[in-house]
Formats: sequence, C-alpha cells, structure tokens
Amino acid sequence: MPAATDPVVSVEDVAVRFHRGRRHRSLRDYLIRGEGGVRRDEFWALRDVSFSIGQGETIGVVGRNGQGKSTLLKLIAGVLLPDRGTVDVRAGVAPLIEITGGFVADLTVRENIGLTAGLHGMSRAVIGERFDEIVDFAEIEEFLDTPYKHLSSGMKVRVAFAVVSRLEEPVVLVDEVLAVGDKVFKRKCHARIEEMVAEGRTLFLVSHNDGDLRRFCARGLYLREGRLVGDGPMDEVLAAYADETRESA
Ligand SMILES: Nc1ncnc2c1ncn2[C@@H]1O[C@H](COP(=O)(O)OP(=O)(O)OP(=O)(O)O)[C@@H](O)[C@H]1O
Repeated sequence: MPAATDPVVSVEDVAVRFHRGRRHRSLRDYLIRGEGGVRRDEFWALRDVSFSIGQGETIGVVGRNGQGKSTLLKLIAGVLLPDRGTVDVRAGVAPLIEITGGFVADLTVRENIGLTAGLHGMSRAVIGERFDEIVDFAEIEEFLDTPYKHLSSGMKVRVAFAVVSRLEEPVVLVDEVLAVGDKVFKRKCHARIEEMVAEGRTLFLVSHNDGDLRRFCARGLYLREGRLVGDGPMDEVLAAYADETRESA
C-alpha cells in the first residue's frame, strides 16, 4: 500500500468522449471531417475532471442520471481509458461495478468464484480458505455446481458481491450494487462495506440514496454534465445537489 500521505488516486484534467448512435464512421464522415475530425454525435461524458484521494478516504459520487458517475468509476477501475488527462491509481482495485460482468455464464458458481479470485491475485490456498465464507455470505451453497447463467439476477449479484468484497485490494468501488438484492442481503452488504472502511480501505460509492452516502462517505464528488461541480464534505455536497434537484423539479 502507498504511504498514508500519498494520494492513492489522482485524476488530472480528465476527459472522456463517447458517441451516440452508429458504431462506425461513415465514408461521408471521413470525407467531410477527415480522420481526426469530431463527429457530430460525439459528446464529452467527462471533462476537466481533477481530484486527488488519499488512502482510507471514503468518497460518495453524486449527480443525476447520465452525468458521468459510472464512467468515472470505470476510469478508476482501469476498464476505460481517458481521451485526455491522466488517471493514476497506485493500488489494487476491487470493482463492485457492473458487478456480474466479469462472470462467465457457462461456468458453474464454484468455477466462477475461483476464476474471479484468481484473476485478482488470490492464491489457490487463500481461495480455499475463504471459499466457505464466500459461499455462506452469498447463501448459494446448493447452487455451487449450477452454471452461473441459471441463477436469478439477485443471486448473480450476491455471488459477485461475496467474491469481490473478499478481495484484499486497497481501493473499493461500489456502483449501485446496494440497490439490488433483498433487505437481508442489503444489510449484509452494508456491514461488509463498513468492515472494509474500518480496515482503512479507500471507498468510492455511487448511489442515489442519501442515507447510504451519509453513512459510508465523508467526502463527496458531484458531477453535472460530466464536470466536477462539487468536491467537499459529503453533507455539503448533498446539500448542493439537493438545490439542483429542487431547481430542476
Ligand atoms: N460505452 C458508452 N458509449 C456511449 N455512451 C456511453 C457509454 N457509456 C456511457 N455513455 C453515456 O455517457 C453518459 C454518462 O454515463 P454514466 O453511466 O457515466 O452516467 P451515470 O452518472 O453513472 O448515470 P446513472 O445515474 O444513470 O447510472 C451518458 O450519457 C451515457 O449514455
């Protein structure tokens, strides 16, 4: 782990560009705008975003739908690269985002647990030690040899959360997973997140639930139209966001 004073995540002047609609440029696009031209349907999902996070900080990311929150977490997870600027993450990341995405549909639950834990550097011995704990947490003992694709969507999320939250990565990204799952499971997820925070891990939580944000996060990042319009104590950021919501109601 980096020293406590070093930032664990530094994001500098970051911009991400997406395009809506067609996947490929048409010949007309090439002829009119050339190779490097900006397509009409391109837009910036993030722009001029800069911040720096120390080890152990707890960050709540807020903003209305489609303002860039998940995009920001994907940059930190390293599954997306910025078009401009730099994202520097100096520690391993446990990504509880698009949580079931990394799981292989045709493999069994047991095989998926081994695969995901192994990909994050957990040795066979450690996977063996934690296996029962993971299975207990997810409450999927009788489905261990069932192909992942045959689980209900709530069960898929339980398995994925159980594995990823057992990884020892210092940075934890949580994107909306708390919104799925039944009440009992949600309570278990909350308790697990609290444990991870108590262990001194760095947390990024994307949520539309003020209660969760206040409970887990000391600092807030507020995104509007892809720009960082707020960075401060979680309560203050939530108050600023509430003003926007009132204005646009
Ligand atoms: N791979 C992609 N290709 C094209 N556009 C994308 C892609 N991923 C996200 N977008 C767009 O980028 C914008 C930001 O999306 P993002 O998922 O980051 O929003 P969000 O703030 O997390 O929203 P929500 O609260 O609804 O989850 C949206 O307009 C979305 O449609």
